[in-house]
Parts: sequence; C-alpha cells; structure tokens
Amino acid sequence: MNALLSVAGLRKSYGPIEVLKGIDFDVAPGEKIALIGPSGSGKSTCLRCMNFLEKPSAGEIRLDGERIGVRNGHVMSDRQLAPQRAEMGMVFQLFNLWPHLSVTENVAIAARKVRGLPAAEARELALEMLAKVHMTHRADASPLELSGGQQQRVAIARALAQKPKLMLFDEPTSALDPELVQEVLKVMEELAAEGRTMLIVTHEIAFARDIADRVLFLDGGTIVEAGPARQVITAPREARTQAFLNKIRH
Ligand SMILES: Nc1ncnc2c1ncn2[C@@H]1O[C@H](COP(=O)(O)OP(=O)(O)OP(=O)(O)O)[C@@H](O)[C@H]1O
Repeated sequence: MNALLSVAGLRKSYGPIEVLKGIDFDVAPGEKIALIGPSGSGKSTCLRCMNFLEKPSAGEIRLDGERIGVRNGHVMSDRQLAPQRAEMGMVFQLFNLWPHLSVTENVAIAARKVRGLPAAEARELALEMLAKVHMTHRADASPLELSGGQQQRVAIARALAQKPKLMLFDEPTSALDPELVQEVLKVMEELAAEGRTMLIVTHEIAFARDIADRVLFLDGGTIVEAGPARQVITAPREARTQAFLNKIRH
C-alpha cells in the first residue's frame, strides 16, 4: 500500500546544533505511529517539521505523494502552506483555545477558516466533532470554565473539524494534571479505533504500546529502533531503547 505520509532524509539544525540527523519513516493510511524517546531527542521537532511549523534543514516530507512545504525548489509561504497544513490536524501540549469564544465557536472557526464552510455547516460539523470527544454537554461554555482535560478534548475536536487526512499529536497530555490524562487518552483511543491515521509524540508508554501499530524510538536525533509497538516496548532490541524504558519504569 502507498504511504499516506512519507518522510525521507529529514534533518533539522538550530545554528550549529543538529537536532534531527536524518529521519526516514512512512505512515500507511490508518496507521498509528508513536514517537517516543528521551527529553531533547527531537520528537517534537520531528512532528513540527511534518507541517513546516519548523522548517526542515534537509529532506522531504510527502503527504499523499505531494511534497510538503516546498514548491519549485522554494520554501512555501505560510499562505501557500495553509491548505497543506489543513490536511494535518495538530494537537499541541497547550490547547490554546480562544477564551472569548464558546466551545462550539472554537471548533467551528477551524471548519470556517480552514475549510471555508458556511457558518451553519461549520456549526453542525463542530457539534458532530464535540460529540466525538464527549463534550456536547459543554458546547455553549467558555473554555475558561473547563478543566484542562476538557479543553484538550475541545482542541482535538477543533483539529478534527479541519477534516484532516492525518492527526498529529504533540505530547497532548503532558500539561495535564494526572487525573485528567485518561479522559484524553480515551478519546485518542476511540479515534484510533475509527481507523484514523495518527502520529503521536508521547511519554505515555503504556498508551503507545496499546494503541500504536508501530513505535519509533528516537534518541539523539536519529531513529534508534522502530518496530511493532508491543515488541519495541516489551522486548526492545537496542541497548539505548532498553536503557530508556528501564529508566522511565523506575
Ligand atoms: N527553536 C529552537 N531553537 C534552538 N534549539 C531548539 C529549538 N527547539 C528545540 N531545540 C532543541 O532541540 C532539541 C530537541 O528538542 P525537542 O523539543 O524536539 O525534543 P523532544 O524529544 O520533543 O523533548 P521533550 O520530550 O522534552 O519535549 C533540544 O535540545 C532542544 O533544546
């Protein structure tokens, strides 16, 4: 099967420091991939390169065969990038909802601005997406009245309202109080079960083991080990993966 997302020779430097040192992987349609690894290994940078929130220093990213971020040898402007970014719904560590808009409006605005839907249709789609993340009961609330877990679920609905081909999650539960983590992971698990294509940067190793098809273990800006989630997490082959997993288990 053709890859939905294809990453080849991805490199990223900040000044003299090379943070990504040649990353290659493919994501098949419907596949869930978890990116794990120590702090500073380059996971978030890698994810942010997918939609050119970070500009890669080298390499190619393709979505459905289309080169992301570069046209005729030139890096595209934010305006040119917008339709490509719309195909990748991104969920950040911090949810960044508009405090002056209701929950529904926060989600509908994505459908209106990104997909150009008329207001009534955007609202309908927003309510549909809020149902998916079990937030219908707070549709008219202000984000300020919500817990962090609820806000993150609204942020997931907002990303879904773009109707993306691929969902990108950048440590979506790291900013949450521990008791709020599970409700967000449950929603992600439900999205996974729907057959969505997902690329997830996470420190939740048990979650990665249970919902990902494959795990990529990043260390020092390279993929040190990649394989079926259960194998990489329960029986890692590489010493660096073993050391990382041992460390976080203790
Ligand atoms: N804008 C930037 N300018 C300079 N260095 C940066 C920038 N963004 C990230 N880095 C550096 O790149 C390296 C990789 O960062 P990145 O956030 O991708 O790691 P990570 O694996 O996601 O870590 P964590 O799990 O702690 O979020 C780190 O050393 C970080 O300090």
